[in-house]
Parts: sequence; C-alpha cells; structure tokens
Amino acid sequence: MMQKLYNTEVSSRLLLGSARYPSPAILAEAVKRSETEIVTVSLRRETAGGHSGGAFFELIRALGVRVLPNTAGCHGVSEAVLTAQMARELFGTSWIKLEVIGNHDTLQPDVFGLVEAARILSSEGFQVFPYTTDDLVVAERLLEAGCRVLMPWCAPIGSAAGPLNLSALRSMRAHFPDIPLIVDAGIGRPSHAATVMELGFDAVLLNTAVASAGDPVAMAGAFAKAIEAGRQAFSAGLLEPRDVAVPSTPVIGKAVFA
Ligand SMILES: CC(=O)[C@@H](O)[C@H](O)COP(=O)(O)O
Repeated sequence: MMQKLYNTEVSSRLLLGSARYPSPAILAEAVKRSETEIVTVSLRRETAGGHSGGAFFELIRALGVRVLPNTAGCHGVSEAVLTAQMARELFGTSWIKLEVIGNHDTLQPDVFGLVEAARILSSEGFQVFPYTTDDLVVAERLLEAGCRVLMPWCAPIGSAAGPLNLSALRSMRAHFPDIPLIVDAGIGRPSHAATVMELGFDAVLLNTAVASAGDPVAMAGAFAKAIEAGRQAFSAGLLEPRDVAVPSTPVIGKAVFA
C-alpha cells in the first residue's frame, strides 16, 4: 500500500542511509536488495575529506532512487540551514532530512535548534524531515514550524539498541494519527524494525544495522521483509496481550472413551 510523504507517493517503507558501507558496490547491491525508494545522503560527510563527493553522488544518482539529503554532522542552526540550501542546489530537491545535533556522546538532536531550523527551511519552501526525539511537545512545535513528517529516534544513532521507550513511541502514534511517522536511528535488528511497524509507524530509516552487518546485502533483504511483515501485522489487527489464559481450542462437552 502506498504512503504519502509530502506530495510524493512511495510504496517501500524502508528508507536507507548510504554511509559506512564496505564499498560503493556493496552499497549499490544493498539498496537494490532492500527495494527502498529513498536513500539519505550526508552532504557534509561526503564532501569532507575521505570521500570523493562527486563520484559518490553519481553512484547514488545511478541507483534511480529518490535522494533525501541530510544535514548529518551539523551542530548549529546556521550550519544546518546552509547545508540544506547547498543540498537543494546539488540534488535539485526540496526534501531535507534535518539533523541539528545537540550532544557529541549521544548524538541526540538539539530540539530547540531543530525547531528554529525547521521554521527557517519551511519558510524557504523546503519539505523538512526532522530527526527528533519522541517528545510530544517538540513534535507539536515541529508541526507548527511547517513539518508534515516527523522522524523520532528510537535509540541513539549507531547504537543498534532498538526501541528504548516503546510507550513514548506508542503515544506519539496515538497523538499524531494523520502525520507520517518514520522511526529514524537506533534500529539494530529486523525484529526492532518489525516492532515499531507493528505499533503503526509508517516507515523506518536505518543505516548502521545494514552497512555494518557481516553481509550488508543480505541484511538489507532481511530488514525489507521485517518491515513489510510488521506493517502487514499492524494492518491485520494485532491482539492485545492479556493476563489470563484464553483456551485457543474451545471444548464442547466431554470426551467419551469406550
Ligand atoms: C544515515 C542517517 O541519517 C543516520 O544519521 C540515521 O539517523 C540512521 O541511524 P542508524 O545508523 O542508527 O540506523
């Protein structure tokens, strides 16, 4: 089933990061195996040192997916805004995954800077995908700032810890039933992805768990299946857990032994 992110319809519910793969060829294979339609690219990391930015961006373009540029590594509002403006020029898209990092150790978002940057970018016509926490008040502010998609973390970036606060994610889903919610960051295993999809999240964005897996291509396939399974389970209507036993086989009368 299709989902709408701003005005774009997409059918895959997996958004994939493009960093840390053992090689560009493995990245390309992982993207294909995942069947993702959206790949996020860090403008700042790819243009700084190590990588040959131009060749990397060509590779991404050749994959035929939609690019979601991101402001990973930006620690201030003006840096994030400038990076987003450069990304729009480079990729010809008004989509931006907005990261304003507030803490070196946890890589948690600076939610105050995030809201400010989101407001500026939305007023400039950007369609902002904010990397945020699971805080409901911050989420409200981001919507007021013009965001029409929210991307809460479930654990620190790269931690692979999986959903640390399921009840916060659950209340986020309940509070914003009509806003596309994408869990971004901290997913470590396909079962983590399936769990958040079972809560009714619209999609998952992940990078480290695939890129740093023993076999990134196979792991991309495993995540694609788990996300699809989680979504199907949510749509099919999951049972609520109960404290008491409910016999799965009803017994009518008594067995008669001759
Ligand atoms: C690539 C990217 O955008 C990451 O910053 C993102 O938040 C994914 O996090 P994980 O690497 O924990 O999946």
